Amino acid sequence: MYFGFENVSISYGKKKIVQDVTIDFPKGKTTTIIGANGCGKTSLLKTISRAVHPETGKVVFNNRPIGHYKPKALAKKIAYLPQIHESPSDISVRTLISYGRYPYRKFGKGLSEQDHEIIDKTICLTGLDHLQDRTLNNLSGGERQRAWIAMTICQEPEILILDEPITYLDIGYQLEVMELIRTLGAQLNITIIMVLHDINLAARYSHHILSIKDKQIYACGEPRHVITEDKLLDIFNIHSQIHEDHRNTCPFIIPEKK
Ligand SMILES: Nc1ncnc2c1ncn2[C@@H]1O[C@H](COP(=O)(O)OP(=O)(O)OP(=O)(O)O)[C@@H](O)[C@H]1O
Repeated sequence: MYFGFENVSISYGKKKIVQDVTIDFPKGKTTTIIGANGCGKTSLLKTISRAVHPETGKVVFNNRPIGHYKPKALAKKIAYLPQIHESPSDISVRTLISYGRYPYRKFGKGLSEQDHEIIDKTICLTGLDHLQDRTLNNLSGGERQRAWIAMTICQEPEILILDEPITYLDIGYQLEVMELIRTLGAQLNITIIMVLHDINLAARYSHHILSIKDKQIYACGEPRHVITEDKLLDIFNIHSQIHEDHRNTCPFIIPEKK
């Protein structure tokens, strides 16, 4: 297995959240996890950052359980941006991005010349040149999210985990952040796994969609395989029309009623 879950079950106390989830995420592709509120999407992602420990099963990277890797070695491979991320808001964009170099820093040493080069490259790649000296609290939500994503890119990960990266953003910034994620994924050949609530953006920006229902994987595959009237009825209990977005060659939905 390249990267994924092997028979992962998660419980909080006696409450079972997911049971026996197995998936090998396709390398170099973007997979979006969808499902109703509370179905366990964030809990699954948290097993990757080890904030949640599976009751049974394991998260696997390159055929080894992630628990077998040293934290810094793993952080060079997998970057994780949680849903809620707080930092001292008086730091600059550049400083935030430099935190991505943490796994590469030697004990007691500052940033190396190579670290600075990678920070510069990341700033350029994520279009943050003009904002790099601004403090985070002076940025709009969309600009701030761009800075956080840049921090994860500065980690030079093979795998990027994003939990609801566009929540609280207006439609313009949602598109901007989704475009950034797509460009970074393609240019850097990163395997991206994210959670989104917007089905249309998920269909448009993902190679694969994974849906969770009743504690298990309900459907997984290309967007047009998962985004169907029957499946959306099962997953979200909604009736919907499905149309073809010819320009973006993906399905799009018009929700009708619950
Ligand atoms: N630390 C915790 N202790 C107990 N229960 C928890 C804990 N974290 C999450 N839960 C519960 O587990 C269930 C799954 O939560 P989770 O956040 O993984 O769902 P989700 O699919 O990401 O939801 P949403 O779409 O609303 O963000 C919910 O019922 C939630 O209340």
